[in-house]
Amino acid sequence: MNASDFTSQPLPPWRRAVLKVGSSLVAGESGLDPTHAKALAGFIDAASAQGREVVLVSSGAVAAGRGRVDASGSGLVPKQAMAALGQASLIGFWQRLVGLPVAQVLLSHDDLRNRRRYLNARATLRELLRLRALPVVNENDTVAVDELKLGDNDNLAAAVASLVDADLLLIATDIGGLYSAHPQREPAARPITRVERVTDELVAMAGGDAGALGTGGMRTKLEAAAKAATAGIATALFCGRDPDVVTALCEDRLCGTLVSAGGDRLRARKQWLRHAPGAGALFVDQGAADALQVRGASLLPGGVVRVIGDFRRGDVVEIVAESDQLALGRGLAQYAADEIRRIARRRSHDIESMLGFRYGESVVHRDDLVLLGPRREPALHESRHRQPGQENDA
Ligand SMILES: Nc1ncnc2c1ncn2[C@@H]1O[C@H](COP(=O)(O)OP(=O)(O)O)[C@@H](O)[C@H]1O
Ligand SMILES: N[C@@H](CCC(=O)OP(=O)(O)O)C(=O)O
Repeated sequence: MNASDFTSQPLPPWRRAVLKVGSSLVAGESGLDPTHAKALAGFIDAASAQGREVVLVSSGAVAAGRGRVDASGSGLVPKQAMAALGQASLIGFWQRLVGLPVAQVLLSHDDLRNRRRYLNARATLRELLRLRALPVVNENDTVAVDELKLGDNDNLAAAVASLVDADLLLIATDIGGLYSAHPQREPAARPITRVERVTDELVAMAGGDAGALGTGGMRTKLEAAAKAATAGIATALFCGRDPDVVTALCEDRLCGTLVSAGGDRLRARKQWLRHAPGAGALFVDQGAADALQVRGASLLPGGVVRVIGDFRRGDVVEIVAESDQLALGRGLAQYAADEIRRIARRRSHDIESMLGFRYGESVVHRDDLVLLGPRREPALHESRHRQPGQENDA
């Protein structure tokens, strides 16, 4: 059972990818081991030289910690302690292998469920990529008990892929790809090179039990691929132990399993924005309406004339043209309602002096904005959001 079971196929075009590397590729029985990670680091450097961006999600902190102390316990708390002992070594390990400056990012699923933290994590990761650094993400195992129990850096990687708007999720593991049955137990297991849709039957077919160091097995990888597909992101599963497979990736060829994206990435995101419940409304002047509709610009505070509702940073808000009271779009608020009331009609330049901090120059960034097009709708804000005392003219 190896990568040669899988015929080579083209990788979908990508500019930004999340690469997830399992414990079995960075560690052996006695701690961290660069044997397999070297080729993966080479891939990251090659991608960066091609002008592409990679976010690395690396497991291995627990295995690295085990190599540092005489570890005996197998419960959750000892595992958390191992992760804490090993995490710094894991980061140092990657820093020695790649040419880019490495940045440690510890996340939990809870962080990504919380809208404020979601936006904060996204802004930090985007800034790291802009600085041409390599973010190395791992679960914050000290607090993320559920994930350690389920062993779920695969699902975390899918969440990160959607967080950073990646084009592709790459999952490197210790086996050639997905097989029709547990490959170590069923000699007749067949390689599956292409999955159009992750069905329940397929997930049931994939074993949940993992190798000696990994957790989650193929099941969590398929769950992750299904999540990525929902966000319009394709997933490639491949053997990170085979240097030829890793080298082929640099030439945009995959020997492994490709799970198709469910649909267009932008459309999936915009679809979500279009239907997510709105928590308030921003009324904008004609200049801002034109900037959004004609130039595809972000909404700056200067164009906001009225704020309705009591929303928080990261909530979905309607954007309504003051001139005809029709909603022209929906988007994620970069600032809370009260903050926008204070900076409305001001220049972006003044945000920091008005609020004492600044997340960015826009109140709704164009990446987080969906325009409703020519068939605009009556704004929902009046009936849904207005409560006595809540409407503030900016
Ligand atoms: N249908 C399947 N196809 C491929 N691998 C499977 C399948 N079912 C179970 N597995 C197991 O999943 C393992 C990979 O998962 P895991 O050990 O968690 O890796 P990682 O540490 O890379 O996350 C394989 O080595 C294999 O033993
Ligand atoms: N956060 C843990 C990894 C948990 C995990 O998902 O492991 P793996 O199945 O090897 O990707 C660690 O760093 O050891």
